[in-house]
Amino acid sequence: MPPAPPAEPSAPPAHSEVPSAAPAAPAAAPVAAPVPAQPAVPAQAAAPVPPVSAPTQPETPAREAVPAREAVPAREEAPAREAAPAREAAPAQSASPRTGRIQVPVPSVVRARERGRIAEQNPVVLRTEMLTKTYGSLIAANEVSVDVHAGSFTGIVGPNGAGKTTTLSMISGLLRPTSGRVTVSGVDVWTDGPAAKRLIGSLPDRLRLFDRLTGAQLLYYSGVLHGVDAAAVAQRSSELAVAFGLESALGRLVSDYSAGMQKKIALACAMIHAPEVLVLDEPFETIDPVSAANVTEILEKYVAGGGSVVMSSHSLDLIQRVCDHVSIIVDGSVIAQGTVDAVRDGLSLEERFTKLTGMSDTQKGLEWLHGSSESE
Ligand SMILES: Nc1ncnc2c1ncn2[C@@H]1O[C@H](COP(=O)(O)OP(=O)(O)OP(=O)(O)O)[C@@H](O)[C@H]1O
Repeated sequence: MPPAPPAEPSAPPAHSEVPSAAPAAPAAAPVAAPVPAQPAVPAQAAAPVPPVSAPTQPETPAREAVPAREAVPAREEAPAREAAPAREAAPAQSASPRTGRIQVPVPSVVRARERGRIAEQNPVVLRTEMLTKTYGSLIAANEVSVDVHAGSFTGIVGPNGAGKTTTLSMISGLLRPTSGRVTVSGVDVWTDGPAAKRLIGSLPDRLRLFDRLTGAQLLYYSGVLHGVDAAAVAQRSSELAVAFGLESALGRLVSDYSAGMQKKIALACAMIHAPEVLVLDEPFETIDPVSAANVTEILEKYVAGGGSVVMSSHSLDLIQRVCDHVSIIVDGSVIAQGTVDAVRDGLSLEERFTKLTGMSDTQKGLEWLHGSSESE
């Protein structure tokens, strides 16, 4: 049995360091480069945050409406970090003399825009390269390439069935890709799973918790199975319980938790080993508004401390407010990505999403259901 939680919990956990060993892969893709670009375009032309679509072509249909994707730097060309030596020179990080790990100088509360700009100077901690998953003839994820920097908060959005869960599951090591590669701090998720999973905290879709355990037990096993010693697990469990408002529920069976409480305990379990990257599939689904604000604050502190969050959500307002980077996936392919400001290009993210996906047309029809005489 896990030890009882300490009586005096303190502040929520903060991820204060990222590994200095996070290497930049040789063929680093610029964060704002969503698709393979035309080789004729120089790397610097669009760096660092090119618009995702040309503002001069607002009327073009969704898929065709992303010509600027082709105007952004190619993967084969100079990586953004190399194309911007000033960034390299900036004293963005300093190594801790105690741990040798990089201290990321991101303030605890910053606007997402500022955070995104700062984060792009940090090492890439999560990289997917041409990540693909097929089911027979169905391409659920199609050559998805995403770079996530330390200290950044990235949203993955897309219509139902777009491939968000498929992509996040492959990143988390839960779903084997058909092809492509995922690395976390240089560790290949699919060739060195155990090492990678110590660096990743995962909140999967369709929670399948060991719900005959109490919340305290679930946290305990999540911690020790990730290699955290029991004393630290007890301390962290206590702090996480306070942070998520679950103190009084820790002794109860998880099966008796509400859906929102289950989501919160699962999120706490994903964080207990202080991972480098949190991969969260719809973390705010079923969570009440007050708790959502609380969870947002916890995640922002985690990111401010150098951790990275990749999360899917259907709430474009939330993504615009909280995230500094966003990738829009449609039919398995990334059709736009970059900083939130670059992607939305002067529109709200929801307006941009609607334009890019052409989803505004889906309301046509159903007049028979609305009682309209137009269909008669
Ligand atoms: N095990 C499976 N077998 C066959 N097809 C699958 C399987 N899992 C997912 N798919 C298909 O892959 C596509 C992408 O599914 P995915 O769950 O990744 O979408 P999503 O973007 O997360 O959708 P939602 O927003 O509805 O959660 C869908 O067409 C889905 O039907």
